[in-house]
Parts: sequence; structure tokens; C-alpha cells
Amino acid sequence: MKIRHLTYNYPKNHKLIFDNLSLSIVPGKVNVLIGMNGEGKTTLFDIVSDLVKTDAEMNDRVPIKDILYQIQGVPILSTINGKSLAELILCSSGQYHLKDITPKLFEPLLGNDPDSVRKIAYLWRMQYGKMSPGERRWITILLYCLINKSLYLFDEPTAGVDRYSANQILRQIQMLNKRKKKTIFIATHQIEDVAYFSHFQIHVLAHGQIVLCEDQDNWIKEAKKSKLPFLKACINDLIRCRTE
Ligand SMILES: Nc1ncnc2c1ncn2[C@@H]1O[C@H](COP(=O)(O)OP(=O)(O)OP(=O)(O)O)[C@@H](O)[C@H]1O
Repeated sequence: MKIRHLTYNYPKNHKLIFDNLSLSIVPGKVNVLIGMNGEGKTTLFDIVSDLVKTDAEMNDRVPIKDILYQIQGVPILSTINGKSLAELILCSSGQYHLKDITPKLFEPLLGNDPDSVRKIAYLWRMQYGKMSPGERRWITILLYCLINKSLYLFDEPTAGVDRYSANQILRQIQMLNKRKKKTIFIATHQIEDVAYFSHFQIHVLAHGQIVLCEDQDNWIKEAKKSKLPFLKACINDLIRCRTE
């Protein structure tokens, strides 16, 4: 999917979010979007998923019915339990029947890891409103990964999730890409997340444009040439993570 000449500000907000931005989401790859708070990552996802309309040029557009969009902070009735959440997400996709919705669905995702099996059994009964924010995100994203679509938009899927559980989420995303050949577009502030993917394309959003678009082999080298303090901080963090 390619976007060209994207210029956008929200109605009644004069801040120019995108200024003649161009973006190519590489098909069949993990596309990672990074940028500072307020640069427009969520807005870009809203545009890709057609929630926000613009007059930008869009080619090879993925139909909305083929997109799974994990939105941050979806309002869910706080009294429904994990089982009902699974029924809501999976049955409303049209790809599952009520009788299919059991904790066994998670076995291919989590294997026999006893901590994860226990956690699923616990969350199955627990009310959504009483789950911790990290637990909510973990179970919700694992459920999304069970749905078959062609393009997956993940908006900070590991935010607030402990490292072990975050890696389980990233493993599912990697499997969607590697085994099922799905296209992934993921925004993250946890730069160490990229280490989980074997092949990826980094898109850096700054000042209304994609200022760097490189693959896993070249992005660090190119980012080091950048004068953007944000990008320098990302690289330093990544190097620190690797040496620790
Ligand atoms: N509905 C809205 N109306 C007006 N301005 C908005 C609206 N939604 C977002 N904005 C503004 O647009 C800018 C981009 O917001 P967006 O949420 O896309 O950023 P982001 O890069 O996803 O940020 P973060 O990293 O904090 O999640 C922000 O400055 C925000 O204040």
C-alpha cells in the first residue's frame, strides 16, 4: 500500500500533522513505525484503515474488510470476563463459532508454558475491568492474532506489558508474518521490540514526513547519520540493550 502527497491537519486544530508525506507499506513484511509522541502514528493508522479520510493519493489500498486494526484503549464493558471477550472478538470476526471459543485456542500460540496456561485460565474468568492494563492488552492482542486478515495494524501492542509477555505478543506477530505471510504495520515506543523480528522495514515519522525508511540491515547505519535527537536516543537504547 502506497500513500503519496498526504497533507493533513485535524479540523479545528491548525497543527499540520502530515506535510506532503509519502509512505510505502512493504507487503509481506513487518513494517515498524517509530516517532515521538504526537507525531501522528495513530493518525496514520486511522488513515490507512480509512477511519480518517484525506485527499492523499493511495495505491494498492487494502480493503477495510481485510484489515485488522488494534486500536489503543478500546472501550469494553468492564463486567465481561475473558471468555466473553474472546467470544466478542472472535465470533464478531465471522471466522469462529461460539462452540470454538475455549482456552485450547491459545495452545498453538503459547505451547505448554505453564505460566501462560495458568494466566489464560485465570483471565478466562476474570472481569475485563479487573484485569491489569497489561493483562488486558496481552489477552486482547493474542485474540486478534487468531483472526485471519491480510494487513494487521498494531498500535503499541507491547506498551505496559512485561518483557516476557511482550515477547509472546511479538512472537505471534512474527508468526503472522513468517508463517502466514501477512503484512504487519506496527507502531512502538519500545525500540527493543524490533530485535524480535528477523526481517523488517523501519519507517521513522518526524516533522510530518517519513524521514527514514530502511530495512533491518541498513536502518541503524542510516539512522546514525541523522541529526534527529529522537533517533539518536533510539539507537543508543538499542545498542545499550544489545550490550547488556
Ligand atoms: N481528534 C483530534 N482532534 C484534534 N487533534 C488531534 C486529534 N487526535 C489527535 N490529535 C493531535 O494530532 C497529533 C498526532 O496525534 P497521534 O495520536 O496521531 O500521535 P501519536 O504519534 O500516535 O502519539 P503517541 O506516540 O503519543 O501515541 C497530536 O498532536 C494530537 O494532539
